[in-house]
Amino acid sequence: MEEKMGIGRFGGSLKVANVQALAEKLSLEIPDRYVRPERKKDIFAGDDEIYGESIPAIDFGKLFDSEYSEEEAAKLHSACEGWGFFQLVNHGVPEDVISKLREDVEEFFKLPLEEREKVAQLPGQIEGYGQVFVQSEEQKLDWADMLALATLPPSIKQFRFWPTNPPSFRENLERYADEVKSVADGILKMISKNLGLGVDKLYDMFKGGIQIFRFNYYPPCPTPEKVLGLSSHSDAVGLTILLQINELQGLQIRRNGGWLPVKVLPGAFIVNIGDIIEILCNGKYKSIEHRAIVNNEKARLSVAGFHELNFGDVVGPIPEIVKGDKLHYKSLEFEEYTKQIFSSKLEAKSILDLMKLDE
Ligand SMILES: O=C(O)CCC(=O)C(=O)O
Ligand SMILES: [Fe+2]
Repeated sequence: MEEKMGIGRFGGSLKVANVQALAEKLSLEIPDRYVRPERKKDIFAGDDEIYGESIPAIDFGKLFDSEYSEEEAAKLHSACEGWGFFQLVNHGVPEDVISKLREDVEEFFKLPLEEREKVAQLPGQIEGYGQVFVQSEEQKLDWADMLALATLPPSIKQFRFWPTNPPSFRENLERYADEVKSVADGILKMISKNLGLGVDKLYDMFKGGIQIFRFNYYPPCPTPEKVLGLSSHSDAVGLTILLQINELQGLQIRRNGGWLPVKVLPGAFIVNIGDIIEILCNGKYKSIEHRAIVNNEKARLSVAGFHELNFGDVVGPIPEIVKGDKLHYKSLEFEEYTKQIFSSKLEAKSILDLMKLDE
C-alpha cells in the first residue's frame, strides 16, 4: 500500500533512459526520440538586449513596506496581467539557505548513476529520480532527468525518495522549502489583494496546500538545437517559484508569438502564475507557456517549487471574481484535475483547454 501514499495517487509515468548517462556516452548522433521537429519552426521573440524587454522585476521587500507597497503592488498586478512571469528580488530567503541547497543539488547530480538511482521513481509514482509525463513508447522525450519531491503538507512526505547522499540534503531542502512557502504566501496575499479578493483569500486557500519540488538536470547535448530540455508547457499548479541552480540560462517564455529567453538577475527567483490561479481568477491572469533549452557545453540545473491546493479542494473560478461576468472555466475536484495532468504528456496548455468553457 505504501506505493500509493502521498501524491502517488496522482498517477505515474513510463520509465525512460537516464539522459545524463546517455549524454556521457554520446559523441554526436542523438537517438531519434530526442529529436524535436518543432524546433525547426522556432520563432524568437528576440533577445531582451535587442528588444529591450525582459521579465519585470518585483521587489518582495517593498510589497510589504508601507512606504512602497502600493506602487510595488501595482507593478505586481501589471506583471501578472501582462506577463504571467516576473523575477522576484529582495525576497528575503537567507543566502546560506540557497547556497546550501545549491551545493547539495549539484552534489547529488554528480554522484554515480547507481547512487542517484537509490531514489529512483517507482512504477505508478511521480516522486523520485526519473521523468514524468511519459505515457507512450513513441512519445518524444525531453533532454533531462529530474527528481521530484513533495514537501508539504508534512504528512505526504515520502522520505524513501529523498536522497541521503549528500547527508545534508534533507535538512537543507526542508529549510529551503519552508522559506519558499513563506515567499509564496506573501505573493499570494498581494495577488489576492490585487484581484480585489481581500488579502487573505488566496493565502487561505493555499495554506494547507501541497508543495512539490522538481529538480531539473539538463545535461549538455552535442546538438542542442535539435532537442528540448523541457517541452513547452504551462505549469498546471497554482504558483511556481523557480531557482536557477547554476548560472546557465535556458528558460524561454511564449511572448508575442515567439520564444523570449529569460535572463535573471543574480539571486532572483523566477515566479509564474500557474493554470490553477488562471482558473481561480477566471482568466484575469494568464498562465504562460514556457520551455527549457539546453547547451552543448555544460549541464544546467534548476529547482521549481510548485504550490498547489490540496485534496478535497475544488479548482474553479472564485465566485467573488466572476460576479456577473461570463464564466470561462469549469470546476473540477482538485484530485480529479491533477489525475488528468499526470495521465497526459506535457503539452502546452492541455489541462487549461480541458477546463475552458468557451472556444
Ligand atoms: O528549468 C527551467 O528553467 C524551467 C523549469 C520548469 O518550467 C518546470 O520545472 O516546470
Ligand atoms: Fe514550468
